[in-house]
Amino acid sequence: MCGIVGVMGRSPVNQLIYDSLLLLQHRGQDAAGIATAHDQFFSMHKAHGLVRDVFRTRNMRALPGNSGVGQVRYPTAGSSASVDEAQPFYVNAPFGITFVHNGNLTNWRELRESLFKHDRRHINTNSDSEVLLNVFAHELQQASNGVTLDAHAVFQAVRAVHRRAKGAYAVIANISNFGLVAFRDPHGIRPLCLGRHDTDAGAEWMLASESVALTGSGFSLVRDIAPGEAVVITEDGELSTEACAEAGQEQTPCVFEYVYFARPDSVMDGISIYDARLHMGEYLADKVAKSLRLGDVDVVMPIPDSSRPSAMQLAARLGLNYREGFIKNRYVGRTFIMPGQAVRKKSVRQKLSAIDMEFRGKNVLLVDDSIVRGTTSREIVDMARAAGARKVFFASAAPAVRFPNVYGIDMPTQAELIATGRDEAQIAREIGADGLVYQDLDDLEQSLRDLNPAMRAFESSCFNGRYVTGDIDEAYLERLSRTRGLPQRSGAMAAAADE
Ligand SMILES: O=P(O)(O)OC[C@H]1O[C@H](OP(=O)(O)OP(=O)(O)O)[C@H](O)[C@@H]1O
Ligand SMILES: NC(=O)CC[C@H](N)C(=O)O
Ligand SMILES: [Mg+2]
Repeated sequence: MCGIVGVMGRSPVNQLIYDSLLLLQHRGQDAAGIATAHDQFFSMHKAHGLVRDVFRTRNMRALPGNSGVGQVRYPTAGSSASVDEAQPFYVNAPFGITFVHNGNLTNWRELRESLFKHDRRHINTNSDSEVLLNVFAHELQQASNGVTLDAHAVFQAVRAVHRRAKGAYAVIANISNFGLVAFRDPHGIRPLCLGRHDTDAGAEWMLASESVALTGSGFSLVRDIAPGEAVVITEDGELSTEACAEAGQEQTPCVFEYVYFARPDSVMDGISIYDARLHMGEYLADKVAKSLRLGDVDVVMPIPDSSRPSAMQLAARLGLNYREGFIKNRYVGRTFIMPGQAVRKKSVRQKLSAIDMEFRGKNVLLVDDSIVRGTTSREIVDMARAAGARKVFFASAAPAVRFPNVYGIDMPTQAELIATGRDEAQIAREIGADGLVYQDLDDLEQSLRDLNPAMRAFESSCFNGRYVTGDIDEAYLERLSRTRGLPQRSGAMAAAADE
């Protein structure tokens, strides 16, 4: 679930891209990179680590130019160890392209083979993003005959990418001496939005995974890029767009963006993430009222950070006390997107600590946005008891995660999910809770439809096992589990946690 950004500005954009990557840091903590364009050249810097660690003053000075792209990475293909898989990626032909991608291709192995056999293109990493860049580059070469490049040729190339690539992709590319290109997969699984800032010299444009990157950088949100749509912004600021996907593909944005990934101050596909989480809390409150004896609950507590709005609203709806009993260490990142179980487990303890007086002698209802591997909930219930809680109930604003994700969330095996092979009572025992309540999937999706009725369906495969791209079967999942299910331990976060 990486974060991507692209800017076509009227003055140097290096600081602007850095600032927007900071606003997208919650989407990827493993690596960061920026590539800018100036005259005939691209300049690029990428490395492992958080944005603030990757870019020093000397790196920023070496990124001149009025347009560029940037990315923060959360690896879902290849490994977090390889800095060559950090983004942006670059190809020299045709024209020279730098490229950032959020999502995951499900047919990248087949594409890689066909790129080599038929298109004579060598892929030098295990990154699906490098494969996608080369498919785009090849199709652009075909569409432009390698000579004339215009928006029409770009749209033709994106149409061909949609035909060849399967899976989830939101992409921003910068083509040398031409401009920015952005597109979103035909189902719109991964998010992408467009912003504008007017200057005396003319309009500046920014594309980003989340609206907070735009609004936090002084741009106003114009709109979301539609599923299958492509956008071209030339170097003189002229914008053209075209719907490039074949008709009949249903829009299904990833439901997990609303549950966990996106920042609450973003608006995604017409739905405020904050409002969505409040609303999830209301539906969850109704389920809690049916499942637990409310008289048994003294206090409701969020598990910082992501569950706060849901917990707050749940407490208000049920007329229960809301208290913040866990304090978060602001210098520890998000644990779920760290690479490797050992580092995730250790980080929960480093990240959260309990205020004893809020727990002593009380029955507490802990609310989290989701339970995936159970890393957080196992530790947290334990900490609540150690702090003196009498009974510990647990409610999750998302249903049980029971299936692997193949579209850009790194949960490739069922074996790692706490819900695998367990019913709710068994999961409650496993995390040590006296009672456990999960949101129903219908209610979760309805809570989003209530806020934007145009959003009829969602990509909810990790909850229901339905994969919208139609190419995922048992054999695929079995291979994924074999190839990506191995423990991964590397990258800056792992190193930091070992210190
Ligand atoms: O069951 P698990 O495998 O532990 O995954 C779920 C937990 O991970 C996430 O928190 P995270 O610490 O990543 O981020 P947050 O601070 O945004 O809540 C999420 O909010 C849950 O708390
Ligand atoms: N989560 C993502 O968007 C990851 C992008 C790409 N699949 C990678 O692994 O680098
Ligand atoms: Mg959390």
